[in-house]
Amino acid sequence: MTEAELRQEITRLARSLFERGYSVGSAGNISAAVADGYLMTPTNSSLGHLDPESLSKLDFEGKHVGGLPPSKELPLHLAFYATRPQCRAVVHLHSTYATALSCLPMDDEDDFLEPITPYLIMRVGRLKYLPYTMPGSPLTGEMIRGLKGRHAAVLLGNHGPVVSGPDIASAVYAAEELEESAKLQMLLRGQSPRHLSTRQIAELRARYGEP
Ligand SMILES: O=C(CO)COP(=O)(O)O
Ligand SMILES: [Zn+2]
Repeated sequence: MTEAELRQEITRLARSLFERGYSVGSAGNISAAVADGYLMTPTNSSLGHLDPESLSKLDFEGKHVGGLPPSKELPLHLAFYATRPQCRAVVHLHSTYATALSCLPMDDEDDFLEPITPYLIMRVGRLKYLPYTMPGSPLTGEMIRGLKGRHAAVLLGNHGPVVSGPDIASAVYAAEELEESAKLQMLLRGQSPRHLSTRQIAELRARYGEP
């Protein structure tokens, strides 16, 4: 995909997320790798109304080299690129159910969502909970660097999910899958849902790998 095509693709997918209620107002941000750096949604922009030409452009060090000023969550996005060589896109949302879960106590900080459906295992993997930091805090990026690339997706406490992927469409689909899984988990709260077994999970990871 050329950079011009990727600009169109980011704009199209962001609008689709916005129109389906995955982000409201100017919440959330998206980035994707290009040949000479990264494209990113500008700070305070609505995912529903991006202009492909004015997306922020950063070099590999994160220096702003074109377009509008980048999202304040740039350090968090750079942390995924730095620690996961396969990462080519990052999506951060305040999607309702995942954000609701991010405000609740958890059983397992390293694997936050209950393993109830195969696509959660296949597309999202083990969701890591990270304690609350202020939006835009460099601490968030430092915490993600500390994970050393072990998680494709994290849930920022009292804030929302961040998902990385090998391309922009995969990252967006994984963010949607995460939100759907969070919704199911909320619907099933207190009902002791049947979990996939250790063997079923191992079989999925052997067949599809870990995100
Ligand atoms: O979701 C957000 C902060 O966490 C939105 O911030 P930006 O508008 O700077 O991208
Ligand atoms: Zn946010």
